[in-house]
Amino acid sequence: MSVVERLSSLDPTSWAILLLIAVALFHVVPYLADPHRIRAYPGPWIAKLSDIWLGKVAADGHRSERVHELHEKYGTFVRIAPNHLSIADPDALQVVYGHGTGTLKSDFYDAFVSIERGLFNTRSRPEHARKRKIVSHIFSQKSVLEFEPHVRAHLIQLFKQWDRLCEGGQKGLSGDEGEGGWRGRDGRVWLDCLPWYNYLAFDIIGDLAFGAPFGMLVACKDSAPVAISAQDAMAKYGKEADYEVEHFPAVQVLNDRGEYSASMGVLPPHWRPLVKRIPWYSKGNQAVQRLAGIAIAAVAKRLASGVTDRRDLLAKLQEGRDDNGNPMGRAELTAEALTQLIAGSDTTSNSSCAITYYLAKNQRVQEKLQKELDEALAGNDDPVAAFEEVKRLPYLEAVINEALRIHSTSGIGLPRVVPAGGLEVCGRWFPEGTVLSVPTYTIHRDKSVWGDDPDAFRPERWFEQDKVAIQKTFNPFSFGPRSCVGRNLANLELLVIVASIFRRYHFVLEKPDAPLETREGFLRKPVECIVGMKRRND
Ligand code: HEM
Repeated sequence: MSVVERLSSLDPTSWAILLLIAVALFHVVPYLADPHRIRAYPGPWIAKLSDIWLGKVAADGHRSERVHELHEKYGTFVRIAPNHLSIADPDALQVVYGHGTGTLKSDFYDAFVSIERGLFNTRSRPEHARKRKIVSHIFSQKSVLEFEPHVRAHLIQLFKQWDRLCEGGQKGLSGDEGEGGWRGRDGRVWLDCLPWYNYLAFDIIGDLAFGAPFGMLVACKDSAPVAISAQDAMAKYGKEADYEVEHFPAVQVLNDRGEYSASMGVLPPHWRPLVKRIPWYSKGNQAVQRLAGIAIAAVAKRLASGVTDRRDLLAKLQEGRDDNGNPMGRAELTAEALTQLIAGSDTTSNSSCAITYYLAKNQRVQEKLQKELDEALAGNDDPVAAFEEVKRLPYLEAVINEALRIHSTSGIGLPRVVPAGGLEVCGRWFPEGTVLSVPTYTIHRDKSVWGDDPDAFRPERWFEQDKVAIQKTFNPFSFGPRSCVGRNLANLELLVIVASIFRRYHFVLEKPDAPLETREGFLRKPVECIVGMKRRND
């Protein structure tokens, strides 16, 4: 009798016994054997036995908040999965993420791979060093200044649209769904600012990474061309093929993909092929394919147009050479352009949205910021502030940092694997293979660093608290060799966008007492942010 025949002839009691044996083998035995010596650490009991706890929390969209609650209950060290310890101590950042400690990204990042591994999801140290060498000079301060005209052009486009809506709002008119369903009341236009920040960020990064904006601001619509069934051809041959192109909502695709990959990545690799079949996950898997299709279509279009004199990210990627003088191949070029689209779009838009929410909620702060902007930009009629004019405005910087702290766009503890030889973190030793992370959302609320009111939006704390402690703890872009390579561009964008928008418009919240509702995949994203907006000179 074959094994299958034997199994199918078993009665329910035998099945229950088999199930118990399987649970014991896969969960209880490793727990008791404790290969990573983390049994003594507290955490939810199911998280100690199985990855299901973190899988469920990640899929529910509030991972940072749930892990933060655990740290409030149990203290600095919390076991959030059988082989994953969360350490809420700023001192752990340098060891877990810093240069020279030998930690590597965990298999969490495998769930983010499409086309081929890019700078963000490459786990091999030499492969990462090779890519980072090519990409890092593209984002040097000198280089990103060349991108400023693109940021400026799309902000002007946004102002054209918002000025029109403000005018309509003043007259009490309303707009259709395509424009986010705006309506005029009390001399203001009321709208959800989140989609507009998404259009702005996608057009800027589309322009920079692919050579042309997606046209979302002009069309007031979330839509991008996607190459269909092209990914296999890219993966196998790395060369151009004839792709069928369809249009999909890129922002939605990116949201679905972030939630899918961040939930899939916390599950053991051998579960993933099965879990992919569950309907919610299969929708996310489709998003991964579509996102790759956006990059394939955009890079193919750009390369087909021949030689260009544009000084954008794609041109610089094409010029890049590794240590052997080799340029990137077509598939790698596409994967890196996709990496920049993903990493450089909704990070900026969700952060801009959170900044707008906190300024609209805190009128005193908004007015103080506007005073600083009016003085610094007095006599300048240009609607868009130059980076040079706003790069050293102390209150503007404090406002942006305070919003990045409290909202924590990148809030989850980014998982790293302890290297051979083990690692000592905050006085505790961990053997090779243990997964460690430092939850940014939680250390951004550490009272010993930020003061007794960490949940309040108060930019003044940046002038009051200990500068060294702040510098050690503030972690929006992570630390070390895998920290954000696009940080200079993100800074430039946020400074220019926030300064220009708040100099031009005044914002109030529709529901001033309501918290900012969020949903977290890899990033903590606002769900919506309804504001009443008007031109300041009206
Ligand atoms: C407010 C905006 C931004 C925030 C908060 C942010 C945050 C981060 C964080 C926390 C990481 C580390 C991720 C990890 O270790 O898993 C990261 C990596 C990265 N970021 Fe950003 N980022 C922002 C904007 C940008 C922009 C504008 C770009 C480029 C266009 C960019 C490109 C990248 C890339 C390529 C990586 C991977 C770097 C590597 O592994 O070597 N980011 N970012």
